[in-house]
Amino acid sequence: MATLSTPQASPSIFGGVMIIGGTIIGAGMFSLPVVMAGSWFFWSLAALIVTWFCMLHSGLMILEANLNYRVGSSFDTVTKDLLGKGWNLINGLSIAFVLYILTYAYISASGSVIHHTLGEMSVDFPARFAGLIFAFVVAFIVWLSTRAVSRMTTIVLGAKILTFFMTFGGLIWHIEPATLLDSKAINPSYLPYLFMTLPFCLASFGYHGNVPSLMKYYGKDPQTIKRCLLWGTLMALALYTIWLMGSMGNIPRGDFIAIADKGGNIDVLVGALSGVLNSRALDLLLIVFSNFAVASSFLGVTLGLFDYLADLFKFDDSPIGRLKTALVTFIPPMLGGFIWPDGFIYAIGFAGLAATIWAAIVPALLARASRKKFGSPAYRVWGGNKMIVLILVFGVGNAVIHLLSSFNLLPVYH
Ligand SMILES: N[C@@H](Cc1ccccc1)C(=O)O
Repeated sequence: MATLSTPQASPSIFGGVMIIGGTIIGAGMFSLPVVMAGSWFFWSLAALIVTWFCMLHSGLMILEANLNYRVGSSFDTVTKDLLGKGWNLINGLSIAFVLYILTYAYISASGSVIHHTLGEMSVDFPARFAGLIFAFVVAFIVWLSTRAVSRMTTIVLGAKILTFFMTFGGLIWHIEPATLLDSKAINPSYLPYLFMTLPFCLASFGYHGNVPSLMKYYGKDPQTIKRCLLWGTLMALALYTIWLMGSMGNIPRGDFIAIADKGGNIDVLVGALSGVLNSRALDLLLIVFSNFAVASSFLGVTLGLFDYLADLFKFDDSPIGRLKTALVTFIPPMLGGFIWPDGFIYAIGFAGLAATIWAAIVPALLARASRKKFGSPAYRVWGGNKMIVLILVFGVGNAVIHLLSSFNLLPVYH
């Protein structure tokens, strides 16, 4: 009834949920089963749930701070005002780094996925050019408008979810409980391998560049945006859980060692899964699914980068202004993708480390500063100081873990 009497103030939450869900569920998930082989299913699930909780709340903290500023202001404006120039520089560098390197990663991933797909149809198309053409299409959509991105993301994400369930619906029936529970192992140890999975979980739950984009889309409507974040992140958590069951319930724990040794790339994992599937149709579905998975985060991430750069360089929203922003957004990663088409996994790893700064640490500091300065009148994340401390510990912990594992100081399953 309420919907009948309220004037249609802002677009429905559906588009926003799709922007968030589409950004989160992306290429990052292809790294999860590989890096989680050591800690295996239950511990990994626990890591995913903890990460989901922290990343949802850090996103809400960005919203809390952002609401005190004009619609269209992004991290640059908010961080500079609340935390000062030094933090703003660190934050800006880490955002630009993550979004650029992800855009590069997606160009390289889409290039290889398209190359692989066309290869299945006996067409030999160089991955470099496939990535380049794909990037042009995405650039055009992002240039058009946020609404265009949301529409496209809805279609792509719809296709992704459909092919996901068709593929993993098939996989789920194949799940061997003995494989999923690793019940043949004698005295297995899982816990030591838990920590190194956390930065990958963090990267896979990243979407935070899109919170200011949502405020641009909905206006200052904290309740609607909050629901978009909640449902978008929950959708990701559900899909990741099924994805872990589908992959770990079919590929035995020991087999992941060989997959990791081959670089753990999308193609290798998809290849290993098609090996157990033994079905041409499921094999194709898996390939189609990986195309859509890459495409939807590509759209979401570049929208975040686009809005961030527009705010940073003060480019306006006219077609020419948007063209300038599009050039700054796409030219550097396109060049990277053209020169080094194969850096996908490497790039995702670095994205995880840098993302903890602006997706966890800085949001917690922003919320604290915003409460001090404005009292956060429009909206305040629950949990008070305890929640802020929790997110800080989570963020700093992730950075420490990533550094330790880069120096080979954490146990690796092999
Ligand atoms: N979550 C995205 C990666 C990402 C990280 C940080 C911000 C935005 C997106 C993926 O899985 O591909």
